[in-house]
Amino acid sequence: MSSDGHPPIFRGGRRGVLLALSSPSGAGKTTLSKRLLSQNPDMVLSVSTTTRQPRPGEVDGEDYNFVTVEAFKAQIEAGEFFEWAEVFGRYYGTPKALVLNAIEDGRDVIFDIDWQGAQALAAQAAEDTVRVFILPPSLDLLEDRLSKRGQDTPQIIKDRMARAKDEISHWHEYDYVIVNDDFARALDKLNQILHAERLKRSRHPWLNGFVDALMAE
Ligand SMILES: Nc1ncnc2c1ncn2[C@@H]1O[C@H](COP(=O)(O)OP(=O)(O)OP(=O)(O)O)[C@@H](O)[C@H]1O
Ligand SMILES: Nc1nc2c(ncn2[C@@H]2O[C@H](COP(=O)(O)O)[C@@H](O)[C@H]2O)c(=O)[nH]1
Repeated sequence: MSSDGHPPIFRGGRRGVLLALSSPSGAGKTTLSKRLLSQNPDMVLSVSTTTRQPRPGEVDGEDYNFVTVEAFKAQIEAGEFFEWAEVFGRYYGTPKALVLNAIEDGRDVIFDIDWQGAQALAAQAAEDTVRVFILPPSLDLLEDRLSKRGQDTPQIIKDRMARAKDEISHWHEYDYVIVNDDFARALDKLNQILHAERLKRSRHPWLNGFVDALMAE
């Protein structure tokens, strides 16, 4: 630790942004995350581990680490998750190593996690975490998006719609809320949040020494 209490080295000279996106299923956080990542190549995705089945086109290790319930429980026992939760009857967890390395290296990370995961992240990495909640324009449009995505059975869509209001009820725990009506506008707002958060004074511990030197002139 340096004298100002911060770890001494951050990549790029600043603390990273841990950007947690939550929403009811189908509001668009995965699509927004992927586009934000493509526009910000220095940012990385926290690839979660899950016991749910892959959807068509999902790649193991890229979209999720797909594991059995036994393997997931073994990872819980081994303390390998930063946080984990049961969502829609399946297990989902954030691997610990990526989060700890990101904090150490000052790297920006995006998390696609539910309200439980966002709460855990904010509790354990309060200084670095920024929480963004994505709202659909209406529940009818939410269901329409889940149907048009064409990757879930009618029963799964029904179950997810039944949980939508429960997830939405946590909206006020978030730092920012974006209504994902027009996709380009929602993406622009997400970019603005990321760029403003990168500039926050608290993410630039080098300023302490810089200002000390200015004052000593
Ligand atoms: N602004 C938008 N207008 C219309 N369709 C959208 C918009 N944003 C996303 N979509 C579409 O809605 C569907 C659901 O989006 P996405 O998979 O990103 O949701 P999600 O919040 O990640 O859902 P889940 O939690 O189930 O993974 C996708 O087919 C996506 O292309
Ligand atoms: N608490 C966590 N929630 C997670 C994690 N990874 C994903 N999720 C959330 O689960 C639901 C369902 O996701 P889906 O891909 O099956 O549609 C969604 O709300 C995700 O945000 C995690 O590691 N921890």
